[in-house]
Amino acid sequence: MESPFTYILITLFFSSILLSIIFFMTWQTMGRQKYALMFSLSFLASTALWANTIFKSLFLSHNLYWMMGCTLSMLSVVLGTKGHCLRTKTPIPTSALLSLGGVGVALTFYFTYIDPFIGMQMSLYLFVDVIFLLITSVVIIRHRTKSRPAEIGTSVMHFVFAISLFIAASIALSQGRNMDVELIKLYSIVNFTALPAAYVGMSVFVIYMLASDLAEEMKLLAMTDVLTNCLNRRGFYIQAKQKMHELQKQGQHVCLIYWDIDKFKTINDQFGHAGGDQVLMSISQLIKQNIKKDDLMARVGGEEFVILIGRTCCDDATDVAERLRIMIQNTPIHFDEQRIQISASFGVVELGEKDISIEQAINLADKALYKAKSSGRNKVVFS
Ligand SMILES: Nc1nc2c(ncn2[C@@H]2O[C@H](COP(=O)(O)OP(=O)(O)OP(=O)(O)O)[C@@H](O)[C@H]2O)c(=O)[nH]1
Repeated sequence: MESPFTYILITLFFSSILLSIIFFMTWQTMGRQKYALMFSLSFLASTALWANTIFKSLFLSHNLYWMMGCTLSMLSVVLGTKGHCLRTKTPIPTSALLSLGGVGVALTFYFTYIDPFIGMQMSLYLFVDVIFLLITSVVIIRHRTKSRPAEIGTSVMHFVFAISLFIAASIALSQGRNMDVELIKLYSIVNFTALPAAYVGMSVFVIYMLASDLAEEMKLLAMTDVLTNCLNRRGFYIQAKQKMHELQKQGQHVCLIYWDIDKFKTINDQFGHAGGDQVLMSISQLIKQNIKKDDLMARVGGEEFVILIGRTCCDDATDVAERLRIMIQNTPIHFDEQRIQISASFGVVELGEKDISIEQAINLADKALYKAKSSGRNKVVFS
């Protein structure tokens, strides 16, 4: 009859191998994101770590088994931390992570072979693991100003795993230079109860976090216009309502600018559909670069765009439209070594005072735009 700890180790071995396969498949199907591959390799190293412990009786020397376990543990946390750094674009160099892992292995080697000290040998690499887990926990939570629930959960689970390891390491360290059977018993209890639960919980949360990344990416795609990379009509309606309330709370005058490229059909006829597409791409880029980062721009039709802005007075909104009109008129678009001269017409409406909805504002601004078109184009009309 094997000890119950062996069964826990076997469960951990199979869980890790499955997690490694899941992350490998995620890497293959989710655009070969490097971080998913790092997670897969990290769990592969964990699988080897559990296998090392299960088959420890096969080692000729206990010290060799211990060094192998310590190295695999360091490798697993280095790869996992690197994966989280890549996902969050945190600039921690790989060399720094490898050096920290190397310190864990070197210290364990020293207290195993050069100056045998059981407390240090068993605990130091675990303390290094704790540092890696705490770094990961911070990296995940600091990624965004407003973290998603999956990120909060994953960060907390890394923290919980770090605490469990810290307790296990502290018990191991308190043995001192020689082995203490009572403390080893206590260490094993923590090692085989709290630790596996925290390890599995942390892994499941990482999967949840990647699934939530995918869901957010899909949501963003559904709200984005592929050609110009602006919001599409659906995205605009979703975001504009929230933005309007935010701006009104700040006491700003909320205005909507509806604009449309003049005689776009002629541009298509003259330069082909590709030329027309180039105009749409270049002009939307140009406008985006010349409005505030906080202003919300969307492509709501073929060559029709809207911008929701908040300014201190509504004259400012008309000034913005006038400035953009002049800029469009003075900026020819380059296509196939040709210059395409364009102009645009603008309708502006203020939302605040009339207490109207976004839909109503779009209708009013559209009417103002129609007036600009019918009175000769290349104009700004305030509704
Ligand atoms: N290249 C290109 N053309 C598009 C796209 N979407 C719509 N269009 C074209 O845009 C043109 C819009 O023409 P109209 O609605 O007559 O407007 P206009 O020629 O700009 O005339 P005014 O608005 O009155 O100045 C149509 O010929 C559409 O085929 C697109 O994604 N790419």
